[in-house]
Amino acid sequence: MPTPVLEARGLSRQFGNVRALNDVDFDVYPGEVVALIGDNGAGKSTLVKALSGNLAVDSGTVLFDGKPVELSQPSQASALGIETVYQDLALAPHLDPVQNMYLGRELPVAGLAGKLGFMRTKEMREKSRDAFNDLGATVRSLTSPVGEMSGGQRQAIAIARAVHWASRVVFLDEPTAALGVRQTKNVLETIRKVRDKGIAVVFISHSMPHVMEVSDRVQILRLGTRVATLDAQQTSMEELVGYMTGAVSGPGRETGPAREGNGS
Ligand SMILES: Nc1ncnc2c1ncn2[C@@H]1O[C@H](COP(=O)(O)OP(=O)(O)OP(=O)(O)O)[C@@H](O)[C@H]1O
Repeated sequence: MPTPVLEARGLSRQFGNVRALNDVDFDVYPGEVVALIGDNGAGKSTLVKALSGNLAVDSGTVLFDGKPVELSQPSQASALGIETVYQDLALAPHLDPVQNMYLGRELPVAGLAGKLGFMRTKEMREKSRDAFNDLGATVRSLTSPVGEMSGGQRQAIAIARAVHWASRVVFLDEPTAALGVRQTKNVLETIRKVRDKGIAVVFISHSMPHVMEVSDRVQILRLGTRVATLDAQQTSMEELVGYMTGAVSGPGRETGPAREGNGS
C-alpha cells in the first residue's frame, strides 16, 4: 500500500465551547486531488490551518510520509514542501507578481552586494515567468502591482506561487469562489496540472460541480468530524450533500487512494 504524503490522526481543536475539530482523520496521497467539503463551520479551514502550521491542535498526530511531524509554524510546513493558498490570497497588493512570488524568499546576489540588498532580479523574473507559463496562468504584466489586477489574475499568481514552492502538498481554500467561468476553468485545469506533477492537492470548495469535476476523492466534514471519504467516480452530488447536511449518516464508505501508481 502507498503511504499518504500527509495524514492526520485524531485531530481535535476546541474554541471555547465550539469543537471545531473532533477527532478528525484525514489523508492525501501523492499525485491525487482530494476535495475537502462540508457545510459552513464544519471545520475545513481549521483543519487546513492545522495541517499547514498555522494553528496548534489540542490533540492528535500529523504524519508526513508516514512519520510523525510537528507543524506548529508555517515555516515547518514550507520546509516539508507544503504550501497553502488562503481565500484572501495573502498577496502584497503594492508589489508586482515577481516580487510576490519571491516575497520573503528573495535571491540575493553573491558577496557583499547581496548583503547590501542587491537581488538576482533577472533570475527571479525569468523563473516567475516560467512558473506562470507552466500553469498557463495569464499574467499580463510582470511589473504592475497585483492590487491593480483582476481577481482571476490574482488567484492565478497566488496558485502559481504556492505551486512554485510546494514540492509535496498544496492546499487551496475555495480557489474558484470569486471567479468567472473562464477563470474557473483555468484554475481547475491548473489543479490537474499540479496533480500530474505528483503533488497532492487538497481542494476546499462549496461548489459540488467543481468538486465532482476535479477531485479523485472527497472527504466530508460535518460538525468537526469526518463523516465520509468517497471515491469521486462512485458518488453523486446528492450523496455528497446528504453527508454534508446529515441527511445521510452512518459510517462513511472509506476509500483508499484513487489513483494507482502515484504512491511513494
Ligand atoms: N479563531 C477562532 N475562534 C473561535 N472560533 C473559531 C475560530 N476559528 C474557527 N472557529 C469556529 O470553529 C468552527 C469551524 O470553523 P471553520 O472556519 O474551520 O469552518 P469551515 O468549514 O471552514 O467553514 P466555512 O465553509 O464557513 O469557511 C466554526 O464554528 C467557527 O466559528
